[in-house]
Amino acid sequence: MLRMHEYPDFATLSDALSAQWMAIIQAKENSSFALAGGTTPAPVYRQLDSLLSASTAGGKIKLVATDERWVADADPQSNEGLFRQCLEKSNHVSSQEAQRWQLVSLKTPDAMPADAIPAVGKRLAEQLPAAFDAILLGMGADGHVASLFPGSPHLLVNNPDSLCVPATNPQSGQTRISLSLSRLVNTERIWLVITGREKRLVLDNAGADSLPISALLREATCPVDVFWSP
Ligand SMILES: O=C1O[C@H](COP(=O)(O)O)[C@@H](O)[C@H](O)[C@H]1O
Repeated sequence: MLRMHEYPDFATLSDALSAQWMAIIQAKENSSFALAGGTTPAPVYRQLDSLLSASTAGGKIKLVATDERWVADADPQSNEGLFRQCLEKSNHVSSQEAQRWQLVSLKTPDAMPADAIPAVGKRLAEQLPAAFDAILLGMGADGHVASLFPGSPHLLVNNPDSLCVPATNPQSGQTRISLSLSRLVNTERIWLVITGREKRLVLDNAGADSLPISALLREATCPVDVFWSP
């Protein structure tokens, strides 16, 4: 089921979503979330960072990227680097015990993401609960979600044995690692955060399409809350 939430601007959207997110964190001793990278969600992360910094309520939070570009951590393209920057205030404490969130990394020193799949799959299985409390997803204008791109139909099969997959951005050729479709949909909530008319149209037509977003909507077993602003 798709539930549409429309906001006049992205700041209002960020306030609403981060408040909802914070309420889940405060209500639970342990919570886990998968987070999109890219250009859209940074203000939501910064707003959550402020809420987390201002409150000690809530327990341990585990975060993982929905997908990561196979670049160095310091590279501006790195999704994990983005989370570290945006959520820096809330984790800026001296003791590891006191840190509000732990990032389960999708990275290894391997040259190619394909070589990292066994180690990262093991890490995901050991360090994360079976179901996320929520995944915050973005979507490209080509209908890709995480790094599941159009043109790779084998990645759009819901295979519970696969937790992560190697991927390539068909436009730039950049190599990536992505949570698999089955790992993404094993969640209690899906928050799809998109902006602009172009992406809205892609979403409106997703039901009749064979895009990655179409596969995600088909396989989702929880409501999908769409957070949209122009
Ligand atoms: O490549 C990616 O693209 C999607 C959408 O990104 P955006 O820049 O159009 O918001 C993103 O959700 C994904 O995590 C990212 O790696």
